[in-house]
Amino acid sequence: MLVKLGIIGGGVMGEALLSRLIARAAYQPGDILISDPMQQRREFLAKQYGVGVTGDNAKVAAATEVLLLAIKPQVFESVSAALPSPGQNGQIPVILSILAGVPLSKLERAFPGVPIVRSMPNTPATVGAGITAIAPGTQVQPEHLDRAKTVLQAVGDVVQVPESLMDAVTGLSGSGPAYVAIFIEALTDGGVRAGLPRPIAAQLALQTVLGTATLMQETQLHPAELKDRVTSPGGTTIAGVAQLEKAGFRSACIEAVQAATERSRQLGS
Ligand SMILES: NC(=O)C1=CN([C@@H]2O[C@H](COP(=O)(O)OP(=O)(O)OC[C@H]3O[C@@H](n4cnc5c(N)ncnc54)[C@H](OP(=O)(O)O)[C@@H]3O)[C@@H](O)[C@H]2O)C=CC1
Ligand SMILES: O=C(O)[C@@H]1CCC=N1
Repeated sequence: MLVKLGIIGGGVMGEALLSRLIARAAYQPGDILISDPMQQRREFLAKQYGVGVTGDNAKVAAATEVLLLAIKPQVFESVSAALPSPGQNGQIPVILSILAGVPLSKLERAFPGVPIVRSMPNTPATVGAGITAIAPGTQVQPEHLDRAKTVLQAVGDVVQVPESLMDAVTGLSGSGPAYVAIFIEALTDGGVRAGLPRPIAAQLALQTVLGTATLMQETQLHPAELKDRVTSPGGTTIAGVAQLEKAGFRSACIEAVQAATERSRQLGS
């Protein structure tokens, strides 16, 4: 089997990217080989997406176009040490790492001479609404970057940043979907506390977040300007905003991004 796209690690993100790439026909299922240690997981991925599956990472490393690393940072050293040189018949893939924290220097030590793009996508990639930051390594030529971008643009927007900012990206947009999910859950609980039936509260909370994000994206309104437009003098919103400020909502968000950024740094060291 000639593998164009190889994916090592068939977990949450491996599947998120895989599913969208197939839905967008960026790759045919027959061009993709994905490895995972769990047989049950492999069987699921093969049945669901029609891709090739294996328990042998070395077979995946033979990919000719893109080798996506979607394993946990904690197993990177053992996985990479056991891999052969990527590619086959002189065709070397670009390695696309989505590992939190793992720096290009470490990736390049593990795969000498191979073009490597460090990236940080997020779970909305599953529905094509992701945002990914990328930082190219020293061996990356424009055609390698194009190949990596082709994969990532199939799942959402792509921005390029200096590698020194990748941990901050991880703390914000990589981890961010969890913060937003907690916010939506908390808004729903607030609605329930105020007497709304849970399904209605959940619908109101979700659409409020989605609608506000869409409004801000389409109008390019500054967040403060939008907040001011909602906040009538002596009205309901300022009563709620005052409570958020008292509870340290902004500070909690800032500290969350900072803590996740620091954890990303730790994972790579
Ligand atoms: N989840 C997210 O929102 C995001 C995650 N990331 C990054 O993506 C990577 C994967 O994260 P995520 O998908 O959440 O994690 P998961 O644990 O869901 O996926 C990792 C997968 O790799 C498998 N695996 C473990 N050991 C090996 C091995 N030796 N060879 C091949 N596969 C192996 C795991 O199997 P098993 O479970 O059986 O151990 C699991 O299926 C991480 O590096 C993370 O930093 C980046 C952006 C967002
Ligand atoms: O929690 C994590 O470590 C991964 C990286 C970004 C999102 N999830």
